[in-house]
Amino acid sequence: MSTLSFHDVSLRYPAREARAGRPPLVLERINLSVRTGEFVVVIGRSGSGKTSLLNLAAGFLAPSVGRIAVDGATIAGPGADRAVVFQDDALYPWLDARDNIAFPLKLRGVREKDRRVRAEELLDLVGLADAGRRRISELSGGMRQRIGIARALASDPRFLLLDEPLGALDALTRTRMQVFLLDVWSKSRAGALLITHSIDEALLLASRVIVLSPNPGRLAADIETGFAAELLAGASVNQIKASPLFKRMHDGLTNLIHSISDDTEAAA
Ligand SMILES: Nc1ncnc2c1ncn2[C@@H]1O[C@H](COP(=O)(O)OP(=O)(O)OP(=O)(O)O)[C@@H](O)[C@H]1O
Repeated sequence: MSTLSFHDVSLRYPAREARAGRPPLVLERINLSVRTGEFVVVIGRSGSGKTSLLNLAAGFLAPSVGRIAVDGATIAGPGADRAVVFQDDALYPWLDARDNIAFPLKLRGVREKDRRVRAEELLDLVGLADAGRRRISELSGGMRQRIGIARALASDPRFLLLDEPLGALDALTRTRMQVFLLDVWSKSRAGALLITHSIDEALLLASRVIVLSPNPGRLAADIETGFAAELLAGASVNQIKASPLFKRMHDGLTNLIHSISDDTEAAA
């Protein structure tokens, strides 16, 4: 088992201009860990620092205070142990679907034949076994996101970092992709850290839901949920959403997110 952990992490972005004064604190004293086999979803109001948190975990940003570690070793930047999937699929349009998936393996010097075999396996896993030779422009948004997720899995990362990966999809495709994502993740045995604006999505996918309060971003709640396990066991999204417990937790999270005021509002 591996653990990705935040230890007392605070973040201020550097001031753009020397005379602009001290920039605001974006995240304050975040202590959080994600274990392999766990699906952690971060939710919070716009501007509460969700994407900043994910970019710290990816190593795209460095904390101003504190440290981020994998199995106790402080991360110094991005690494193959943490793969990122963005809302915009960020695929390479000049490569076909299979070569997009194989690309991270090429960077790591994996032999052509082995890359092809692994890419075919992943195409199969994401239900696109016949689409390997198709150009990215010929694929639907949902298919492109499947390819993006397959590409992230290509190097067997210990952690999948997902920044609103389903945010650009229409409602029906999004629901289908939530079930798909959960299924693919459960087979990967990676740890997942997913950012979303959708309370439904958080409750359906998470083993734990983290709520961030805004200005500065702090951990306001860390809630264990079991709906994802029900989905994986074969329950339908509609059945789960119709359950009284789901509705209660949905209402509770909605109220919590609306009730936490930020320091700026409190001072106004
Ligand atoms: N590169 C940057 N430089 C300076 N400030 C930034 C930068 N990126 C984000 N911020 C600020 O940090 C705060 C948190 O932004 P972030 O994008 O992490 O929040 P978020 O919760 O993901 O928002 P949203 O839900 O709207 O995507 C905001 O006040 C934002 O203006």
